[in-house]
Amino acid sequence: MTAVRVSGLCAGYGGAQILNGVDLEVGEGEVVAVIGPNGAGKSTCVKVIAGLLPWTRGEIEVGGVPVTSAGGQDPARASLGYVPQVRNTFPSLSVRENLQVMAPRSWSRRRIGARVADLLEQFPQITRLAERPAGLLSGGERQSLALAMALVREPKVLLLDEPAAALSPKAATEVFAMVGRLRERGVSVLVVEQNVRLALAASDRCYVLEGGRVALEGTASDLLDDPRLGGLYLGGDVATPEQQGRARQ
Ligand SMILES: Nc1ncnc2c1ncn2[C@@H]1O[C@H](COP(=O)(O)OP(=O)(O)OP(=O)(O)O)[C@@H](O)[C@H]1O
Repeated sequence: MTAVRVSGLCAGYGGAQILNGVDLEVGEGEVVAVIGPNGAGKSTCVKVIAGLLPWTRGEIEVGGVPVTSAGGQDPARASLGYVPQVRNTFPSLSVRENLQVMAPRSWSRRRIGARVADLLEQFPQITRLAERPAGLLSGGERQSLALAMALVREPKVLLLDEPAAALSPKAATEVFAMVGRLRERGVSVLVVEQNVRLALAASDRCYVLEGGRVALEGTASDLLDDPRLGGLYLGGDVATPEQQGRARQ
């Protein structure tokens, strides 16, 4: 079963078409990264899947169910969680309140309390910060909270838009370690990431988007062997530490 399948997706803003026929898939329990140059359309693609933007052509399926309308209310999107790149927490609410507001209205106070307690325990960076306003958290703590918020409703698929943007290398590595733990719990993840090395190290497969189209796709080792990847990144060093080690052997 495919968690998310997108085919021939075209979308944009007003008259400007940004996505020019994107095809991508996330398998169940897979972590898939979308990388590519600035302005390639990575965030736009995730926003369309999440229901924040309409699309003009192509198909989107979530868990094998076709999405038929823009907007988060489409029933096919019920199993999706989305973490936007910015403004992903409520700064004046405490960590606990940020988690509580993500629960469906139909849940009892008891059920909400139990779910929030469970998530606070699962995310060590915020475990002891439950009563702190989100606006006072560090970047890494705030991203942990944003991830936990997206998990309140127990989505099967998580869409993450640059969760490590503006974080220190250590905090970015911790965020991706959390993404790895989500995979262990069976959550499928589609993550947009600017840092190619981090994306390749943390994902099962990667898509390289360029000019609103998939230019390359494959596993980390497929892509590292592909000379076109270097071309897209102006010769930047994209090898993961593990692969650099292997190359030296
Ligand atoms: N709300 C908007 N209105 C008009 N154009 C937009 C809007 N948001 C993004 N764009 C344009 O769409 C194009 C793709 O943007 P998008 O944010 O999807 O790229 P990206 O690949 O995520 O880039 P980056 O890595 O820099 O975040 C860019 O040219 C951008 O300027």
